[in-house]
Amino acid sequence: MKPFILASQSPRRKQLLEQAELTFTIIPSEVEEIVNEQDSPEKVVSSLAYQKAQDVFSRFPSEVILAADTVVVVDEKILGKPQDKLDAKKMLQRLSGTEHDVLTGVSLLSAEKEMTFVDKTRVYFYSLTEAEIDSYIDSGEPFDKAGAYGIQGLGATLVEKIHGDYYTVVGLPIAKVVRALKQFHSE
Ligand SMILES: Cc1cn([C@H]2C[C@H](O)[C@@H](COP(=O)(O)OP(=O)(O)OP(=O)(O)O)O2)c(=O)[nH]c1=O
Repeated sequence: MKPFILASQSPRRKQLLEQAELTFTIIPSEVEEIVNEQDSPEKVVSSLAYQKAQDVFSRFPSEVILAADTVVVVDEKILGKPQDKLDAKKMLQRLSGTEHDVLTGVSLLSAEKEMTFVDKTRVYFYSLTEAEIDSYIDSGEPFDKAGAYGIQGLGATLVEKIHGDYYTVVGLPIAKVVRALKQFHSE
């Protein structure tokens, strides 16, 4: 498959694309992520993925660019990355004992065409005690992750079950991405 640019600094996205044996280089986007509070969560993640792709595309207009964005949605409220310990605690308290959606938007962009889609996975959390939340925050894991947890790390111990693609929670629905790339290159 034709090489592309991954417009992301996320080590998880890099690792998943390597696992799929794809050829790519990494040039992270530098956009300040602009969110319109009135938009639906689907619109927000697709627009953020598109903004990131567009930013790198403007610097490399002859390349194919892949970008993504992940958010957690609970009771229609979007949770991004926590700002600090208190913010992480509020997010984890909100997720404790209930279910939420993780949405990942993916954007593919080239001079010829563009393709953007959103994938959604439902995640069910166990009820967490305050001590569990505090010790999870002390692990440092929540801070670069939407919703203040990482299902692929220690955060695995907080999750009772999921419905949907595990990789969408980690930040890139890899099977759908591979299929989208094939379609993108064939049309
Ligand atoms: C819910 C959840 C999120 N995450 C991560 C995926 C994303 O990397 C991150 C959400 O932030 P994003 O803004 O989607 O991505 P990023 O800032 O890491 O990278 P870039 O903008 O350069 O592409 O949260 C996990 O790793 N595990 C999880 O279980």
